[in-house]
Amino acid sequence: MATSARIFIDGEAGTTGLGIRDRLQNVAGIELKSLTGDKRKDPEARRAVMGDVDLVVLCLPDDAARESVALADSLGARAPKILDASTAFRVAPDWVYGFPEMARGHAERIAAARKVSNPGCYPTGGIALLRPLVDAGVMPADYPVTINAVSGYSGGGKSMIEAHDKDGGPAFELYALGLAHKHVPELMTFGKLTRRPIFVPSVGHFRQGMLVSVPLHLDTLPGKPKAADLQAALAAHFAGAALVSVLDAESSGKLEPEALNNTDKLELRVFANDAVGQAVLVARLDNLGKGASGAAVQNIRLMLGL
Ligand SMILES: NC(=O)C1=CN([C@@H]2O[C@H](COP(=O)(O)OP(=O)(O)OC[C@H]3O[C@@H](n4cnc5c(N)ncnc54)[C@H](OP(=O)(O)O)[C@@H]3O)[C@@H](O)[C@H]2O)C=CC1
Ligand SMILES: CC(=O)N[C@@H](CCC(=O)OP(=O)(O)O)C(=O)O
Repeated sequence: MATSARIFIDGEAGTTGLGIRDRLQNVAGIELKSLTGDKRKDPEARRAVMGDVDLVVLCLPDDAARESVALADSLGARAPKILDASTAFRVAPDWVYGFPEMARGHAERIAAARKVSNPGCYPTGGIALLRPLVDAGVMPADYPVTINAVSGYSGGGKSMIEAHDKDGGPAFELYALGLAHKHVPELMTFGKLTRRPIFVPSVGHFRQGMLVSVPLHLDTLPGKPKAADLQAALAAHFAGAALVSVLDAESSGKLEPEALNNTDKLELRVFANDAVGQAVLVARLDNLGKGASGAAVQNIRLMLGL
C-alpha cells in the first residue's frame, strides 16, 4: 500500500457520501480521489479511478452499487477493497457485514475482508439491542420480536430531504406497513433471529436522529428476567466499546431522537416496569452518524489499517 491510502467515494455528492467525505478530512494518511460533472456517473471513468485506489466506498442506490461492484471486480488483481453503504450486499455470503462492535472479533473480520457491507441505520440499533440477548441466552432465537423505529427524514436520502425541506412533508408517518422492509433480512441474519420480526419504521419531520425500540413481555422470556438482567447482558456485550454506551433509563420515561446528532455514538437503554413484567429496549443514534457515515469511517479505518 502507498504511503497514503487512496479512497474513491462513488456517490460522493449524496447524503452518506458527503458525510464520509467530511469525516475523512480529519483522518491522516488518506488521499481522496474524486470524479466531477458528467464523469460522476460514467462507468468507464469510475472503473478507471477504481483501478487507482486501495478502497472504494459505495454511497449509491442498490442498482448502481451492484454495477460498481461489477466494475471493481472486472479489475481482477487490481480490484480495490469495497465498502458498500447500500442494501445490495447486506446478506451476501461472500461479504462481511456489520459494525465493529457487533460481535467479539468482528473488528478483525472487517479488517481482513475485501468486501464489507455497512449496516442499515435501523439494523444498527436493532442488532445492537437483540444480538447480545440472543447470544447470552436471555432471548430465544425464535422469540416473536417487534421492532418499532422512528428516523429523521435524511434517512430517505436526497429525495426525501428535498421533499421535507421544500414542502414540509408529513409531521409523522408510519411506513413499510406491508411488513416487507428491506432491512428485515439483515435484522434476522445478524440479530440471530430465526423468527421473522415485525418491523414498523416511521419517519418524522426532523432532519436526522433515530430511535429503535423493542417492547418485551418479561414473563415470556426464559427464567423471567428482570430489567437489570437485560441491561447486564447488553453492558457485558459492549464493555470497552468507545462509541456504544449502555445507560440507565431516564427516570422521566422519555427519550427524544436528536440528542446524538452529528456524533457517531450509539446509546442503548432498558426502560422497564418490573412490577408489571414489561420492558422496552431502546437504541438512540444519528442515522447519518453511527447509522451510516460514522460507521462507514470506522470500517474504512479498519479496512485500511489506519
Ligand atoms: N441516508 C441514510 O441515513 C442512509 C443511507 N444508506 C444507504 O446509502 C446509500 C446512499 O444513500 P444516500 O446517501 O442517503 O442517498 P442520496 O440519494 O442522498 O445519494 C445518492 C448519490 O448517488 C448518486 N448516484 C445515483 N446513481 C448513480 C450512478 N449510477 N452512478 C454514480 N452516482 C450515482 C446520486 O447522484 P445525484 O446527486 O445526481 O442524485 C447521489 O449523489 C443508499 O444505498 C442508502 O440506502 C445507508 C444508511 C443510512
Ligand atoms: C427514513 C427512511 O426512508 N429510511 C430508509 C432507511 C435508511 C437506511 O438505513 O439506509 P439503507 O437503505 O442503506 O439501509 C428506509 O427506510 O428505506
